[in-house]
Amino acid sequence: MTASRRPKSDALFDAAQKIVPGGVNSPVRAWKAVGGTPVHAHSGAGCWLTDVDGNRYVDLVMSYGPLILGHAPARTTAAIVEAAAGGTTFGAPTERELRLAERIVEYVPGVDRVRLVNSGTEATMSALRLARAATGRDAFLKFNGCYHGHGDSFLVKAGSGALTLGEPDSPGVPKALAELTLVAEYNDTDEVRRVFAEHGDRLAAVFVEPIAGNMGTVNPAPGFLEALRELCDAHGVVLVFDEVMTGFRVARGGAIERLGVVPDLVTLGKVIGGGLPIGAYAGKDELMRQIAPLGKVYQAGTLSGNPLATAAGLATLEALEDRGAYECLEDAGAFVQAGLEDAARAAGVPLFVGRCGSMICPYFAAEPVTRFDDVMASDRERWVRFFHVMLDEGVLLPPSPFEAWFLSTAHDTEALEHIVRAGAKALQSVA
Ligand SMILES: Cc1ncc(COP(=O)(O)O)c(C=O)c1O
Ligand SMILES: N[C@H](C=O)CCC(=O)O
Repeated sequence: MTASRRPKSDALFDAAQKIVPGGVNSPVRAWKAVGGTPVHAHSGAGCWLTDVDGNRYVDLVMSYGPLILGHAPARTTAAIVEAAAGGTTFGAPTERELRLAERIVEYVPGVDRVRLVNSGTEATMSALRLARAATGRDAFLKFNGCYHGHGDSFLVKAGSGALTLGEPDSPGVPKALAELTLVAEYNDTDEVRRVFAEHGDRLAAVFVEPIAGNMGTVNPAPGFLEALRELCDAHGVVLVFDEVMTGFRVARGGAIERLGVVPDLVTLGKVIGGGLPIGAYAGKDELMRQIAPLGKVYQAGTLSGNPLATAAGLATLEALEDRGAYECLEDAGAFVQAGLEDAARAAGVPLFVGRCGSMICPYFAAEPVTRFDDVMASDRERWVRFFHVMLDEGVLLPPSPFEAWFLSTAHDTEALEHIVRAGAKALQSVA
């Protein structure tokens, strides 16, 4: 028997499993889809993650998206330290909350007002409540394989960890509530038209990940988002873009800027907190003014607008104002995509690489992956073998074929070449 390369991770995981469900605080971290012991992180610097056993990896998990500048960027760390020294929470408004909200209003098209919360889940739950209140309707439409956090109404045909575990519909969600969640296929405009023809007048909202990042990386088909906009307008339905993952990542103004379709509400998280817990929902004045205390739709939070999270978020958004940040992210994504595609051709392995900017996901599939069925039809067993070779080669991937890989501005040429070299070796070995 060969000795484990990660004895400390093994020991920590054994101990954690005795007192923490599955040994983890978020299911996708448990490596159920790939097998083995999850790498336990010790520290991160730039694009590198060092585990508790001292192994180093080029990190492509990047905390599932928030770390757009890499681990522990100096400016963000300094901002967090400074904020912490001045008090970690007040229960009173602070200037940083305003400054962060101003940036969101400035950069995200269609946003007049912003409410900060503590996670993406809170953002989507609150946006749904607002849409229901504004329309006086209860049902809403989401898409198969999209993930909008773990609020009850959204755990129906959900992506991400729920899909990884094969449980896209969670027990514990009241049947009466789940019945209000209608589901259509992402990128199937005809099906959406049929749903609207039958149910359009009882829908409060359509929730969509404009670029689906919780079943890998699936771009919207031409006209799909435009059709959602048109149908929502025709039926008085609130269109919500869930940009928790894509906001300030695929462009400064997120998918809205990149794709040019403006929703009524947008949910944000991840990047806007610079690696600390945050979320936000935002949108048109006529909707957002219905939130308490301006309006009657209640939503609150002891730690909302937290000084550390807003300091980290502001420092991150400021760094992203540096010229060239988004070009750098785009180039990094294109480099990895081209490298993997070339290597797959050389290895004779069918590979389709889904990508939007610095979000990327290779599927073992001969045809383009544009829908949930294509994702499920890809060769996931081969993907698992690929994952383990990448790990042995010092590249840490998200432990699921349904999670996007995230690049950051800290992924330099050395790291990008390392990823492509490891990818070529892994593709040869799964050929
Ligand atoms: C698109 C999307 N929406 C919502 C969420 C929920 O965010 P959080 O995990 O911060 O609750 C996530 C990620 O988890 C996400 O990717
Ligand atoms: N895909 C999820 C969010 O984007 C992964 C994060 C998690 O649920 O732990």
